[in-house]
Amino acid sequence: MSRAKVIFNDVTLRDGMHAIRHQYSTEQIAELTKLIDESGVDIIEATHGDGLGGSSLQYGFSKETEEAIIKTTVANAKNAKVGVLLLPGVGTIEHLERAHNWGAQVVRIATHCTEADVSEQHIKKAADLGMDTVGFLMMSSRTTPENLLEEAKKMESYGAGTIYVVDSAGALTMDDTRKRMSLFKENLSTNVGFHGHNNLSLGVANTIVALEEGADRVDTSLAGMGAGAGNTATEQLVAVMDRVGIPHNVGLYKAMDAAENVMKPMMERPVQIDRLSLTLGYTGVYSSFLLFAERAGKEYGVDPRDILTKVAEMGAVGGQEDWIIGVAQELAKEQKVHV
Ligand SMILES: C[C@H](O)CC(=O)C(=O)O
Ligand SMILES: [Mn+2]
Repeated sequence: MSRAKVIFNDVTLRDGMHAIRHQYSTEQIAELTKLIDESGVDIIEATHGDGLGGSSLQYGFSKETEEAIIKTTVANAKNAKVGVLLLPGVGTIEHLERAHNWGAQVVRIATHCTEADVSEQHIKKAADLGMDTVGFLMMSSRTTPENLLEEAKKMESYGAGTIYVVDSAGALTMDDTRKRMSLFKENLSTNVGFHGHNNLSLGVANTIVALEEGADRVDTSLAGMGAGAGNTATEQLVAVMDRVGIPHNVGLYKAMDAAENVMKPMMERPVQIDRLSLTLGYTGVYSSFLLFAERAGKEYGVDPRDILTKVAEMGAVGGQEDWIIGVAQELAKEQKVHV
């Protein structure tokens, strides 16, 4: 069966921000944008890892201003559209208007998977601005496929043109992904997309399952640069898509070379599956908690896997990074009592 070319939304300069503590310089952003653009991806997303307005004490300050990040990406993307992420409450309508004025053409309005109602105002505004408007349902592993669909329908009714299943914790199995994507495809009249994290080593496999179910868009990054064990790696997904015959616009060698020659040497901490990022997927914790838990573990002398397991039991969602310190302190106290 013939199908339209799949749209690649690159997140190296947005999700990848988490992995580098939001410290890309404008020179790095320019270099990466050129390479990503030349590789043929359709959309390049660039902001703080937590989206517009994310640079803060809570989430970590960016090296560069939002304006510099977006304008540098726009100036260096010759073919790809530039996108931004916005979490209502972290980013405001004013942030969105500014990003649009700086040249952003795509916006993904992101909410926790059970809280789509907070996206209404922002989706409507983005659509009014004429932006490519996308609903982004984070932590999709934390609710049932049926409930996720109900939330997606809300985003559809507000005017989103594409809606994503977002596996923020890298915790979805292939069957979990298939159920969510097939329900979306059967019941929404929007385009649908998938954003994966590789914590359980299922980034490529889940994205392929999403494509088998008819995903119109997929998220990837060079060498998987992203939170936790990273996102689905562009070059790996392209290789598999070529093998199974799913059409797209991305050049395999270009993506491979950019990943190997430029992206990997820029990494501060290798983006990989290790015992800590694996624990994220295993317990279902937000991938961007990785570096926070690692730091707190060192500071309080506790196993960061225990911190992640505890915050998972507490049901922490994005924005509750500050719980990590409290949990580390509690675990440290308990350890003292038991020696
Ligand atoms: C704000 C998050 O990093 C968005 C995202 O990429 C995810 O939930 O995954
Ligand atoms: Mn992500």
